[in-house]
Amino acid sequence: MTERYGVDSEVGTLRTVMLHRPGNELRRLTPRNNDKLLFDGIPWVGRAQDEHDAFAQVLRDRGVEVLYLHELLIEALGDPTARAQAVEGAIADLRLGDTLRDYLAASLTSLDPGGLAEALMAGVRNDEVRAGGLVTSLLAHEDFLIDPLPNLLFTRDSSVWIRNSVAVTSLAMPARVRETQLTELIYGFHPRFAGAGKVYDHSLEHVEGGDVLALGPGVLAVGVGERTTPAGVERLARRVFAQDLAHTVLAVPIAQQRATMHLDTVCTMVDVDAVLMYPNMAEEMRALAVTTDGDQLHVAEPEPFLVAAAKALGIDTLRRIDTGLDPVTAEREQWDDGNNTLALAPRVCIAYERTVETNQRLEESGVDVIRISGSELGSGRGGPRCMSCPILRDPA
Ligand SMILES: NC(=O)NCCC[C@H](N)C(=O)O
Repeated sequence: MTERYGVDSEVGTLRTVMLHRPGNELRRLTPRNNDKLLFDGIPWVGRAQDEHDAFAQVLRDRGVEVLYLHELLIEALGDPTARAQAVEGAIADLRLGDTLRDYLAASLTSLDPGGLAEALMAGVRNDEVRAGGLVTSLLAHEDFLIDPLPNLLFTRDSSVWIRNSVAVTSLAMPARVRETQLTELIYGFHPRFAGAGKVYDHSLEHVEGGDVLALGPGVLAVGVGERTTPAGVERLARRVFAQDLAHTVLAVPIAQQRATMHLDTVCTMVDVDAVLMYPNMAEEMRALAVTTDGDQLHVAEPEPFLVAAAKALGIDTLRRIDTGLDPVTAEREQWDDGNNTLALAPRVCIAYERTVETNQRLEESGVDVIRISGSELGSGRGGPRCMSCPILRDPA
């Protein structure tokens, strides 16, 4: 049977990817809630959709199968058990109280899969229901009963494939926690994924997909910072070792701040033996190699990231593509996701057009850069890698 999922590297030819075309959940962003919802501005939604469609087209033009999260979700919700699980997850919030919860349970249950998916993604506002009762009277009109999920756009974070097992992640920020209820439904109920292994779930210690890099077969690098916690990387290591999905997990501490929220904001692979790294951090990046004897975890002393990674990969050198940018340009382009490239194959990647200098240096190093525009998409602080969840890549 032809494989339908499986990823063992960052750069093997990309065959299938899951994206999320931004929808009504972005229309919920206002100047009062955008910080809490982790957007740096209020995107022009129509233009963001155009930019996203162009991104998807670039992928299709390269022969990549593009799956959309919302379509997979609707198909998964064809299963009555999935619908019941979806409703239960959406109404668990303690803000609701019993009357409102019962009302929402009944109204969500009456929706068809498309309507239910829309409510789960775009959320439900207090003034959109006629629930009656104390809680609804006391809440403001514009309060959300079910929060919108504008960060669904960043499909990288809410699930990650490690070989032929999928890790539904455990998201750290309150605004994103419910996203994994949706990825859990997709991987639990969509027939396409029926035989897939499961290696992680949302109830475990925090791990976000943007922190997980498959450096090569059997070697993961996991950023530990604002999102993935030390306990998260330990748990993930135990899980991948138990399923024999990796032999080494490199724990990579990164600064706990928004600019470097995930490892993939500062470091992405562009070839089997080359990484693009944010120059202002490249020198000091360290890694602790975690291995196992089948029973205990072994944690090595911290080493420079590139040294630890090359050792784990069994190669002489992992090349750092040196963008040679001055620190201010580097900082500006890192903020605009210049280091967040998506590899389509070795030495071919997608990047935002606005990170002009980083792209130029990548090309000078022999990497083909396919530029996409992201003036609106970028307001959520994520680039091409963040906006894509590879489901099938050719073996590296
Ligand atoms: N892997 C990534 O870096 N994803 C970008 C996530 C952006 C989103 N607004 C967030 O703050 O979580």
